[in-house]
Amino acid sequence: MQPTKKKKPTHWRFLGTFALLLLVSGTLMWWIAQPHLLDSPSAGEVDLPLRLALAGLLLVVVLGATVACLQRGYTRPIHQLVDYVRDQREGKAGEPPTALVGRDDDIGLLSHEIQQLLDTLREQNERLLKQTLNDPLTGLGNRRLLEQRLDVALPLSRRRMAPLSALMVDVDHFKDYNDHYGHPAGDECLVEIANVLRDTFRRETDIVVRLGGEEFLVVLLDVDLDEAMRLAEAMRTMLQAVGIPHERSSAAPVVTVSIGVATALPGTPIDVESLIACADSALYQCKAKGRNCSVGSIVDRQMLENANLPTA
Ligand SMILES: Nc1nc2c(ncn2[C@@H]2O[C@H](COP(=O)(O)OP(=O)(O)OP(=O)(O)O)[C@@H](O)[C@H]2O)c(=O)[nH]1
Repeated sequence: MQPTKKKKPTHWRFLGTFALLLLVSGTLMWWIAQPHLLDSPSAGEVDLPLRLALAGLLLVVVLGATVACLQRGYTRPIHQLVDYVRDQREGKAGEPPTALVGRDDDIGLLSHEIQQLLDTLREQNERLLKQTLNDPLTGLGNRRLLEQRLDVALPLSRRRMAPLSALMVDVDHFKDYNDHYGHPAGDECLVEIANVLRDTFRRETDIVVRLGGEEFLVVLLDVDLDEAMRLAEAMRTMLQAVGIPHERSSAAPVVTVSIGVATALPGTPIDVESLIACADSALYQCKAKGRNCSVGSIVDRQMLENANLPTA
């Protein structure tokens, strides 16, 4: 945050202007009240109403000028500031009027402070939002992010009549890994797996999240079963190449994953729960086959019914 600049207090400027106006008007009124204004020596007494009228007129002019100054110098900028703050509250983009921020008085100071406050709030909001949508250990998205993104992606995919694939990735014998190498090493292992997932699924539309524990879910839009299986195998191979030792695994001497793949064909009515359940049931088959493999399945109405899930 930038250091706050020292500004000239506005009230001094206002008091200065007001004092000057008073001085000028006082001098003029005193001058009007002098008899020399009029031709005859007794005119001062005769034309008292004229002098009073002139003095009144002058007073009105001075008051009018004061009100105009106040309006121009204070009321209008404050309204501009209120409009700016309201726009920000309603989520409209925009900077405070430059004429306000550039002022070297209290109004400028207030505009600057409001701008700083809004910037700080924006940063804090972004940080909080990130925290609620991300898994703190791996930095991947969490289930809430998955739901948020699928809320948009599923209807879009259905409208475009495009396939959609989900990959449930589960670490093999992870309990044994934790027991043998310790929980902190287990955490590091999960971070490494998250990195491999990030490296494999790089498209902007790929959704990669940690569902919890040692389970990750990847959703690929516009990807059919063949392509999803190819990517699942690529991820599995890449992880084995990283070569994190796992002495207690019966699947391989290194950490491995099992991947259940479920692909919804264009037009299949599917929601988040069904997608997860179908990928999970394919994962179950991987585990039954001895782990460290991928199993793919097409999600159809029959499968949704078998999984006891709504078909529409
Ligand atoms: N280090 C670490 N371990 C975790 C975390 N979340 C869950 N776990 C552990 O992950 C393990 C999961 O064990 P299981 O569900 O039995 O699965 P598994 O041992 O991998 O067995 P299979 O999946 O059948 O191969 C448990 O020991 C959990 O304590 C985490 O954030 N960090």
